[in-house]
Amino acid sequence: MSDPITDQRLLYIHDQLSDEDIQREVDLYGPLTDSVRQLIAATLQTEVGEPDVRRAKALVEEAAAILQERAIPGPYGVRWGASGWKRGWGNAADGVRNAVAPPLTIQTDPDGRTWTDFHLGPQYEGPAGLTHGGVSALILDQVLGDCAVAAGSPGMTGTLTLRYRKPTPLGDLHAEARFDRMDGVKAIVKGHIADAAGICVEAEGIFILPRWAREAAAASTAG
Ligand SMILES: CCCCCCCC(=O)SCCNC(=O)CCNC(=O)[C@H](O)C(C)(C)COP(=O)(O)OP(=O)(O)OC[C@H]1O[C@@H](n2cnc3c(N)ncnc32)[C@H](O)[C@@H]1OP(=O)(O)O
Repeated sequence: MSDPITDQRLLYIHDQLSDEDIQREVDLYGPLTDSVRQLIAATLQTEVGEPDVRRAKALVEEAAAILQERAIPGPYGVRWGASGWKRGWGNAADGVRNAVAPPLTIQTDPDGRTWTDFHLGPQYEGPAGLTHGGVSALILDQVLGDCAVAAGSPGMTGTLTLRYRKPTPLGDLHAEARFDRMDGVKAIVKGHIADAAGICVEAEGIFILPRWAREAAAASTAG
């Protein structure tokens, strides 16, 4: 029987790709992902006639068949190149090769504030015309998680607590996070999503490096 922790560890891959090769992949797959993102919005918004819908469907299936001719069998995982360039390209919030990702470009200021300005299109709708609450959670999970990484305390999300203060529109939004404190092995991070008029969703996250990773880190320090 497969063990989820072993499965997860196998998906952290050091493939030693050079920066030049990684940049070539960014330049190749980034625009493909953007095109698929446009396709997702167009699929939702189109009002063309039935023949055009059927023609578009056939073209999409042809494109999928081309891409599937040679493909990895499962998740992308997290990969590192020779220089340490990290590629979490399957990540649902900011993966370079994931058209489901809004995408987010997350930045960290020298004072540790982690933030992103981003745009949510119609495919992220929950209540009519508004952002789906689960999408807000996805974004805050990522921004708070990256903030924990920037603070030197990376971890899996143990608990994410949200307070939806006012409806979050679609369109241009801002999210940010600040490291709050350590509580033993738990990193506590706080943040929010805001529109131009102010805070829509507040969040507090508890990030914990899994026990197996803590033990591996302790063993490598001791060794
Ligand atoms: C680049 C990174 C950005 C990442 C952004 C995206 C992040 C994600 O989406 S991660 C995916 C969602 N999260 C998960 O799937 C996590 C699933 N859970 C787990 O893997 C584990 O339960 C994990 C890692 C949270 C804790 O496991 P483990 O390290 O074995 O915990 P354990 O040693 O028992 O407990 C350590 C401490 O944490 C506390 N704790 C354990 N679980 C939780 C929890 N879920 N919430 C809060 N505290 C917890 C314990 O009480 C203990 O506290 P104390 O030291 O004060 O006694």
